[in-house]
Amino acid sequence: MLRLEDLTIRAADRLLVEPTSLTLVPGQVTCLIGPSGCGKSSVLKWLAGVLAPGLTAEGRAEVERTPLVPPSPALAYQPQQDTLFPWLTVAENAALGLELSGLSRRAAQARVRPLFDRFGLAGCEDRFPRELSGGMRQRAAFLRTIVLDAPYLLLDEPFSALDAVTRLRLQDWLLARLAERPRGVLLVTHDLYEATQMANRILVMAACPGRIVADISLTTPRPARSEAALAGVRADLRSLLMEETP
Ligand SMILES: Nc1ncnc2c1ncn2[C@@H]1O[C@H](COP(=O)(O)OP(=O)(O)OP(=O)(O)O)[C@@H](O)[C@H]1O
Repeated sequence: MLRLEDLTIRAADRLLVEPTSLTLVPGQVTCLIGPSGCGKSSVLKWLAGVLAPGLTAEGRAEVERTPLVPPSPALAYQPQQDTLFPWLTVAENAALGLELSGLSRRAAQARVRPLFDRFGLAGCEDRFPRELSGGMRQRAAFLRTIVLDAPYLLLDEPFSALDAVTRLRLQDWLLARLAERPRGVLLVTHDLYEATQMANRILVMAACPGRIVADISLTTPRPARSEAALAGVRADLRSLLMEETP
């Protein structure tokens, strides 16, 4: 289990995020939703050890009861921007995290290349990021994150630039991978459909200062999550977000 306790984030004298706590459980998807600027990305960045310069934070985090010292191999982080290196090919970008974790270049390539088809990137292996669309770059960044062996995934709007069909396919693909190998996922999204389809738990943040105002568990098994079954939860989330968005 990953446990975050009392994370507070400030910019100079301004309180951005009030003491915030959450837990991630292997095999479960926790979605973080809330208005723009409430601090969702900053929470992930702090866990990943890349909080923006100019921000300060206090808090505690532990993974399997051991203090988390970011950057930690227990976490794979996909930032909101795709952050692919323009001078590397897509396959080199996708394999970068594996190489940094100690795999040889050849072994890392052997791990990522068979997945290109699944990610709708077949034929793009040796192209450069500038030759891809925004959605393709986002898929490459997702691939780079998901191939890591980290038991916890921090995903900041990983599907936001994708067309509807690709988004559904990758959501399904992620859930299938989690079923095979349980990992704890913290997923930031603005998409209520995505949150209610994917999540075991939805944390709703409010802004000014950022804080968690609702913690909703979804117990309906995913295959039974029909439009009708989820309509009530989505309506509640919509009203909460309307109330909490300045
Ligand atoms: N380097 C910085 N210096 C000062 N304030 C910052 C800095 N980076 C972010 N902020 C502020 O921190 C707050 C939280 O930003 P953050 O990006 O974490 O929000 P968010 O909820 O992820 O937003 P979005 O949904 O738009 O991505 C915002 O008010 C933002 O203006």
